[in-house]
Amino acid sequence: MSMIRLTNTRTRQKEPFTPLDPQNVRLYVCGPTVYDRAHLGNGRPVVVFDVLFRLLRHVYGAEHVTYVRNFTDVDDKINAAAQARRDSGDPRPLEALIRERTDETIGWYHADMDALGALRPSHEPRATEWIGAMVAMIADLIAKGHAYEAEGHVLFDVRSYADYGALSGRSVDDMIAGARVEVAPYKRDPMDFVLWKPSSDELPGWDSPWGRGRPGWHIECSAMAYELLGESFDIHAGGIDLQFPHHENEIAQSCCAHPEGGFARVWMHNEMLLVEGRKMSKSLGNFFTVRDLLDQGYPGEVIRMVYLGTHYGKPMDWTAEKAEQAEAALRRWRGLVAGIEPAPSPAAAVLEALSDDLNTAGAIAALHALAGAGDAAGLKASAALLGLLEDDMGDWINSTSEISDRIDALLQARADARQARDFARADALRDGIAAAGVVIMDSPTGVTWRLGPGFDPAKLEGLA
Ligand SMILES: Nc1ncnc2c1ncn2[C@@H]1O[C@H](COP(=O)(O)OP(=O)(O)OP(=O)(O)O)[C@@H](O)[C@H]1O
Ligand SMILES: [Zn+2]
Repeated sequence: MSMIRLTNTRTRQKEPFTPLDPQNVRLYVCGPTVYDRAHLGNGRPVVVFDVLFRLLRHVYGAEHVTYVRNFTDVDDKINAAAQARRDSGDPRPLEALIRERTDETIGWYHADMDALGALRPSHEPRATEWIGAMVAMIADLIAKGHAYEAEGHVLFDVRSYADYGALSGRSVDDMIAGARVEVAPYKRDPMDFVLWKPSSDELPGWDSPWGRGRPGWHIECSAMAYELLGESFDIHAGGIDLQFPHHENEIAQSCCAHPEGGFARVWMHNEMLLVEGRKMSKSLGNFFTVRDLLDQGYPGEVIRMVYLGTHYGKPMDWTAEKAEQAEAALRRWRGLVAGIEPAPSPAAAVLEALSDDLNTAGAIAALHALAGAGDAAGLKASAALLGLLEDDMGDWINSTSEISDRIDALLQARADARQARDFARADALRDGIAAAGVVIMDSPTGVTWRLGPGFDPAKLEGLA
């Protein structure tokens, strides 16, 4: 059995991975705040840790891995989105608008991440369904002297936890200097963070010993991880942007509430997807959604392969060129494996690459080598570890070839019209094809074309 080695953010080292209980290997990944469509950056941890999930299932057995990824469905940004809806004239109560918004967003998230070939986690807890567990954990933290109530808020007392900052390797004082901390009169220390805050009558709220209110974001993950995975588990993962303060705060809460546990053994962080050198993010407004790309005609499998072409620990960007290369490789591979039964096990080179800190780029290189050697059965079995060449992900090959047949036929009709000196018809066809977003390239040797970024297959209908 190949030994998995993972880079642990906590120790900043690549370490052999030994599960606490090989019968139940446990993974927690911070999930989305559900107020809007996932952007391409948000898809990166989903695909990266989906490969980790697949690898763990392969090594320990599918029924011996538990993967939890939460939905944060109580949050100020969600409230703001619902409030904006109401301000624009929707007469329904805020509560109904919030529920509609979170349900709808979860539906989109599932559809988009399914399209990227990500397996559904074992559990996808919604924060609002675990409020009781959060209240219990907060009460326990107060009882143990790690949290205090002030003006309807409950705050975590960071000075009560000596290891605060260990994950990022920074002291509390360094963090205060570097962070934008919210100063509030009721805080004992500017770094103290909110576990519970009061809600106005209109906002979502739950009864608690500290009055009607709602949980802070960090306690959600600590409480759900404890309920579903226990006081200690194997791997906790998420984007590097969550390392501080979110993960630092999760550790403080969980380790103080359950000092006998120790919370997550291994911390893994994916680097960011960038746009012109800056993190793709909603707040910077420099994002496009996974759905935008799918709608432009990029198959989910192609997007997935672009993500996996870069190691998760390195920043990456999205380029049309990467997508073209991924599509070309997938087309070749799919041609090769069509009708072929997968080999009984994946190739050693692919398994080794993935076991070496999820070296997905190395694994893809190994897939190219298998394809080059004509080992179709080995290619199919090995690609499955990366979630590629799966049978239910291959429809795009046919649908795209239907589209290319259609474009070829239209271009032929244009050539015929020219031949017949019917230039009006020839020009109308050319304009119609171009208006659908197809880039036509006339050259002395003939006509070639490619799909432009705004390609809309529906606009090809009715041209003839
Ligand atoms: N540009 C990015 N590249 C890679 N991962 C990202 C990027 N932006 C967010 N993530 C990850 O997406 C997951 C969902 O995060 P979350 O819902 O908090 O995002 P968000 O707050 O909507 O995003 P943003 O950072 O754009 O405001 C987290 O694991 C986060 O680390
Ligand atoms: Zn979290």
